[in-house]
Amino acid sequence: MPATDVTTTVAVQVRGARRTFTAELAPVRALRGVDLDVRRGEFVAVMGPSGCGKSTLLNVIAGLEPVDEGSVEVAGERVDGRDEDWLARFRRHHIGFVFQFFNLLDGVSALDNLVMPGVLGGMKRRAAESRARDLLDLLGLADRANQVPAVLSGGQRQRLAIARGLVNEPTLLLADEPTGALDSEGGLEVLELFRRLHDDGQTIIMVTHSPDVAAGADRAVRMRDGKVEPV
Ligand SMILES: Nc1ncnc2c1ncn2[C@@H]1O[C@H](COP(=O)(O)OP(=O)(O)OP(=O)(O)O)[C@@H](O)[C@H]1O
Repeated sequence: MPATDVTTTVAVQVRGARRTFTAELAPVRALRGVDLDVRRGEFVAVMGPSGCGKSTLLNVIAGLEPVDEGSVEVAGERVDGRDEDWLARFRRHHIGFVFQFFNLLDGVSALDNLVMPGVLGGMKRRAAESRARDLLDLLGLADRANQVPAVLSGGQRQRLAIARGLVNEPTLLLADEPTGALDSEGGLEVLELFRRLHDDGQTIIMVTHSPDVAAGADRAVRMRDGKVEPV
C-alpha cells in the first residue's frame, strides 16, 4: 500500500458507484451514484428506508458484488474490477462482516466458530485458537467456548458473530443490521461492544434502522433512492 497521507488516513472511498439488478418487471437501480468517504478508525452508521441500497453498498465495499460504474477503494486498494480470487484474498485480509442473523455454524462450538475462519484465512491452528480465546475473553464469552451457538442468548450469539468477523484482524468491520434481531438490551450490548472496538481503533461501517444505535456512532450518513444524501 502506498504510504502517503491520503491512503493511510482513508479507509474507504466510494465514487459514483452504480449498481443495477435485473428483475422481472423492470431493472432495479439499487445504487445510483454513491459517494462515501470513511476515515481510518471512524465508526460510521448508514441509515435510510428499506430498499434504499444500504446492504448493496456494504456488499460492493466488501467486493461481494461488483459495481456497474464508479470506483470503490478500501485500505488504498481498488476493489472494483478485480477477479474472484483477488477479492477472496482481499476479503480474508481486510474485511470482517457481521450479519443481522449471525450466520454462525450451528453444529460446532463457539471456539471452533472462530478457529475455522482463522485457519481458512491462513493462520496455523494453534495461532487461530489463541486468537479465538483472546476474542472470547474480550467479548465476555470465555466461559462459553465449548458451547454451541444454539444454547447462547441472541446477544451472546451476535457477540460471537462479531468475534468471528474480527478473527483475521480486518482493516474494516462491516455490519449489516447487527442489532436488528436483538431486543433493546441485546442491541445496546452489541453497540457498547462496537464502541469499545472503535476506541481500540477499529474502522466500522454499520447499517442500522435504529436512530438510538446510530447515535452511538461517530457519524451517521443517510441513504435515499440509491444515493448518500448530503447531511
Ligand atoms: N440480488 C438482487 N436482485 C434483484 N434486486 C435486488 C437484489 N439485491 C437487492 N435488490 C434490490 O435492490 C434494492 C436495494 O436493496 P438493498 O438490500 O441494498 O436495500 P436496503 O436499504 O439494505 O434494504 P433493507 O433496509 O430492507 O435491508 C431493493 O429494491 C432490492 O429489492
